[in-house]
Amino acid sequence: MLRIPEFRRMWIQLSLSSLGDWMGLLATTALVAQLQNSFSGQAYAIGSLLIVRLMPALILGPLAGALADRLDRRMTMVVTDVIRFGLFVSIPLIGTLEWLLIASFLVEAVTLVWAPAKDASVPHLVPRERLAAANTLSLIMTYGTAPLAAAIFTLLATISRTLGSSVSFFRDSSVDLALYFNAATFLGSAIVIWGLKNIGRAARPDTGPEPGFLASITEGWRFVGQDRLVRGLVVGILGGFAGAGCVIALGRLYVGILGGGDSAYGILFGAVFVGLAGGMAAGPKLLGDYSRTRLFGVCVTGAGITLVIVAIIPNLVIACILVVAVGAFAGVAWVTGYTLLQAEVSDELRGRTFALVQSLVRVDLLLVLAVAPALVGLIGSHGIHLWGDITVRADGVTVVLLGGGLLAVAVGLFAYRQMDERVGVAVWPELWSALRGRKPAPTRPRHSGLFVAVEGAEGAGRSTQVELLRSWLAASGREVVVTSGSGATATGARLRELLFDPSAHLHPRTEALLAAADRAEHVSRVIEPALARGAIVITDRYVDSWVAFQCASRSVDAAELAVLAQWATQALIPDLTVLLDLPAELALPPETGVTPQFLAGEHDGARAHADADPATATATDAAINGIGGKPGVEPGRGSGDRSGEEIGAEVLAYRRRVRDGFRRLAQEEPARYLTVDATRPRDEIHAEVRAIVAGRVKRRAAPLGA
Ligand SMILES: Nc1ncnc2c1ncn2[C@@H]1O[C@H](COP(=O)(O)OP(=O)(O)OP(=O)(O)O)[C@@H](O)[C@H]1O
Ligand SMILES: Cc1cn([C@H]2C[C@H](O)[C@@H](COP(=O)(O)O)O2)c(=O)[nH]c1=O
Repeated sequence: MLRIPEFRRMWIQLSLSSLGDWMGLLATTALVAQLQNSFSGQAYAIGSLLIVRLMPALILGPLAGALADRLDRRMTMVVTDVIRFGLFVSIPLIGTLEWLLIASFLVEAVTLVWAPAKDASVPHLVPRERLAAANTLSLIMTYGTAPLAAAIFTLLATISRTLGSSVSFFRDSSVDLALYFNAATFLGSAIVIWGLKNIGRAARPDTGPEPGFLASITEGWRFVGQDRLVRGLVVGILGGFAGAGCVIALGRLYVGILGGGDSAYGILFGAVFVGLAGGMAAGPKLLGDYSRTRLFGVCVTGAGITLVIVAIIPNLVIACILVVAVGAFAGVAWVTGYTLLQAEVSDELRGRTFALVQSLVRVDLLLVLAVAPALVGLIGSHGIHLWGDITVRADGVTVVLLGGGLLAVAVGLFAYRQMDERVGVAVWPELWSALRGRKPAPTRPRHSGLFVAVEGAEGAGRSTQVELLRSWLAASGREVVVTSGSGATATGARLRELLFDPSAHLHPRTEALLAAADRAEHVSRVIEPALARGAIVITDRYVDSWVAFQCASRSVDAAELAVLAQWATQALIPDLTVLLDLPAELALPPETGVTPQFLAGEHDGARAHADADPATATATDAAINGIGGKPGVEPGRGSGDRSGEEIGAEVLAYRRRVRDGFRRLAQEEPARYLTVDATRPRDEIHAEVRAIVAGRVKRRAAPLGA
């Protein structure tokens, strides 16, 4: 990463600024104590300083973000660094508590403008695919400079103590030296940034006049509230920080409950940071190309679950080990979330988004740090006696930590659901193969459309449900595209002709490849463009039919076909697959004129034919041998001199396998499927489908009017 000269400069600048920030925190806290004589006066002054440092984020955060998006980012960083240099120099020169508080407020306010300008600039300096690595390095320096700052501060204090007795300049000057050192880091940072020529003003698309300042603030808020990915990220980040805040606020009390003292507290605290650093440094590398949107939700949830265990575990050693895991999950989530914000938020909105996130995080932390100990006090210390010697802890610390963990689990799951772009792809197998270094299927670009597939055997009522759904959706004013799973494009139609030509005698692999080509055309020429326009796409059959039919003929392996299908469709999976499930005895081909309705009489919904006569199916299936062919080589074709009954039994068995195939696919991914009993009345089925589709439309795009 550091071989990219522009990023190297930025990284140096960031390291200097972070070092300066930590030094500033240490030095101002020490100075504020020096400026007061009494113990309580020192305590109040330190408290005021911390409040003063947090205040700007609460009041000015959104303004700062809008500024960062409107001004030249390089100049913003240079000017804010120079201002911070001046402010830090002025603190020891003026030397009063009042000025220290005012200057601290101003430094924080200026930092608020600097930070989103910096965060929004990184994507201009490194290629998108290396953003995660860049952020890992930056975050490691941001936190890694803390111990360095502490070491320098201690060194300066030692120098001033040693030389203070002989050289008057050094008397009581450790804080002053630290503040000057701090000021110098900002000046250095300004010089480094000055040399970065690739950063300018945020790029705004040519969509009319730029909104006013206030309008641009609300534009940022609206974006965070409305964009599913960013909303999920922000909620996840806040939940993660709430959990972390609980650990920080209650760590010492927790250790005490488990019989530990200050040194155990030190170990516990260190364990969080070891995990955090490890997670940030190794997590993204270890997980290779695993979906970042998924990784974020998985890690926030993982941190929450581990925190829940930490809350109830009665052993300090195990707790310390688990806390490393909490930190690691949090570290991966933090780098991932940060990178996603940089990569997925457009340049024009990035500064405001980062500023809003930073403000919200501070409010979140402030609330948790204030509320968590108060809650602990309110709950008090109890134990619930179960039986014998067994007593369960029910003290405030356990309850609040448990609550923090559960909250993190809830927001992690929420974030996962909001952000997941790979609905339908199982989580654990994909995570497992990423850990083994396998490349996942490509992640699809986000779209605001909705993709619905209707699957089922012949005569199951697919066309009927597709049409009912189409007319209902079209009435809401949305663009609806109805298509068919095979032969929907010009090339697809030719392929289908070949596929359905019994005289072609296709090898099963050839058949699979031709079917894959048909699906590739369909996805890239029809479905994807429609989804990109925001349309609702309804397809009568999709990949499931192909898999179910071809596997039922036992000509190919289902897992191999699934890999081919995923490649051909570039892993485009429907948001919803409606499976019209019809007993094999009733799944009869329309070519014969023997439809389920024929069997059922005129009555809608009277399809359930437990007593359906397999002999009818046998005759029907025998009848269709020779009527067009079907891929999958339906049994019976070329049956030689087998009896009609034998052929019928085979056909029925084949259709049962088709039905089982569909049902198996649905069972594997229950969240994506709506399996409907297709023997029910069509309007009842439609109402059920409509209710689910309405929910999906709401989650994906503008709500339906009807
Ligand atoms: N729920 C239902 N109850 C009774 N009859 C139905 C129901 N749904 C559809 N039908 C009727 O069943 C017949 C087949 O329905 P439809 O054409 O919708 O099925 P399909 O699955 O699209 O068939 P194909 O496999 O031939 O494309 C039609 O005559 C239709 O009117
Ligand atoms: C798509 C597809 C279909 N079949 C079978 C299923 C039916 O028996 C016929 C006609 O299908 P249609 O698409 O509903 O017209 O073909 C198949 O065996 N393999 C497939 O991929």
